[in-house]
Amino acid sequence: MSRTLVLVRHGQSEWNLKNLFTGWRDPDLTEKGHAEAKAAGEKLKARGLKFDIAFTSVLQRAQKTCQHILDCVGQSDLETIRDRALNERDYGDLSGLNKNDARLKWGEEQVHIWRRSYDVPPPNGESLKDTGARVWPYYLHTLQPHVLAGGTVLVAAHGNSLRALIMALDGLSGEEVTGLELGTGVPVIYRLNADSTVASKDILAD
Ligand SMILES: O=C(O)[C@@H](CO)OP(=O)(O)O
Repeated sequence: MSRTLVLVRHGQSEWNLKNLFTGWRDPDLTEKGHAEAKAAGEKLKARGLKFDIAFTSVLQRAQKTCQHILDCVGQSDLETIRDRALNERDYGDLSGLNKNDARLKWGEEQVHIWRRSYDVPPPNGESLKDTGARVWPYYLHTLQPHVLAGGTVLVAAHGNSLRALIMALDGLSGEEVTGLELGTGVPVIYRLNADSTVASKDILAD
């Protein structure tokens, strides 16, 4: 029984590089981002991982990361489900703005609250709590059954959609999740117990 869940934040995107709020906008990966995604795939291959199914968002930076990983592990044609439930949090009116310009306009503290607080949404966007309200039910009803059936499941998604998922898996409080940061292209491997609790967590950082 594998009961393995692998979470990977996409590689660096063009807008990560330009330091822009991205949210539901759809920039491509940079060269570095492609390399990070391939490196994630190589790390998973080195662990001998083979997947039963993959899940990603409807945004190309996550989809391309997912495909790089599947190519690396020799499963290019694996069934892959794309769903907006796994999209990055919607950054609302901040989408497309430079993060440093936003700090100059609204102040360091306000921008940090919008980026990392649990329940304060950016203007016309989603808080992490709002994001979790779509990610967690999707996990419970669609992803988790594959894991509990003994499968090995790949999820290639986004910084904040994965923060929301990890918050629930790790049982973090709204306070604790403010300090949770995910690196681009860093795989996080969870193994679950039969009762769906977390048996182990392994972060494949460099
Ligand atoms: O812009 C975004 O969509 C996210 C992820 O890149 O940014 P942040 O880390 O500020 O939440």
